[in-house]
Amino acid sequence: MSLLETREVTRTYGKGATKFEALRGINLQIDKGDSVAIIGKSGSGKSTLMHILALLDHPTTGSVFLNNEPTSKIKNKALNKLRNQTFGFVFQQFFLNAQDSVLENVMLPLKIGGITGKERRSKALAAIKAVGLESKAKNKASDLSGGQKQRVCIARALVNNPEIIFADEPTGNLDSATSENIENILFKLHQEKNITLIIVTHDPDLAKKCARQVQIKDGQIVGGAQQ
Ligand SMILES: Nc1ncnc2c1ncn2[C@@H]1O[C@H](COP(=O)(O)OP(=O)(O)OP(=O)(O)O)[C@@H](O)[C@H]1O
Repeated sequence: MSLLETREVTRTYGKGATKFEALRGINLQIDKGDSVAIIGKSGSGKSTLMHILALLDHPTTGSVFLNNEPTSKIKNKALNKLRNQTFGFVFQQFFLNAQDSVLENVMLPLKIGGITGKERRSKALAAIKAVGLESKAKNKASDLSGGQKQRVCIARALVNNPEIIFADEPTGNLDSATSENIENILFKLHQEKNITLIIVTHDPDLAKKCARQVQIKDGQIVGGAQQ
């Protein structure tokens, strides 16, 4: 069954002389439990597509469906709640609160979701354990290595038991051994928890680990739209 679907999605940036069509008629269906790599050259529209799929941005024209329901009419507050409960995000730049502890960083989505006290702590600790960082739970995020920071991001993405993890160049800043470790964690979660993975990457080895490779060229899908 379709989990996430775009129909004839376009995204145009700017106006007049600076107008730019970053996406031009994207039709894509992603099913529950899929692992999808979004690949293509720099500037082809990968991040734009991912932001639209993650409901962080709206298409200029066309529609996005989540569980076969159109997402265009969802109000901002409900959209924030839906993102918080359904999606996890892992970005190349980490976006951790450097001065806060690992535990505090991982608890944040739960705090936003209104989960309090012992439940918040125990869920966060379970996610930290899932990425093998339990010995660092009390450390400041700034005191970790790059690979450890990315593991904190994965724990944070995981803590709400999301249906989908969106990862934008999750291993972009990491050396190859550390990348391998991060990839293994992501794909283990995908397999064990049936979490759908949508990964934007330049890395052909990472893309190959996904069941599907959706290739974008100049804002259009040129391969992998069908399963
Ligand atoms: N806010 C914006 N305003 C104007 N143009 C934009 C904006 N964001 C992206 N673009 C343009 O849209 C195109 C697609 O950008 P996007 O970030 O989706 O590409 P990408 O494939 O993810 O690239 P990269 O691999 O370099 O991250 C690019 O030509 C970019 O310059």
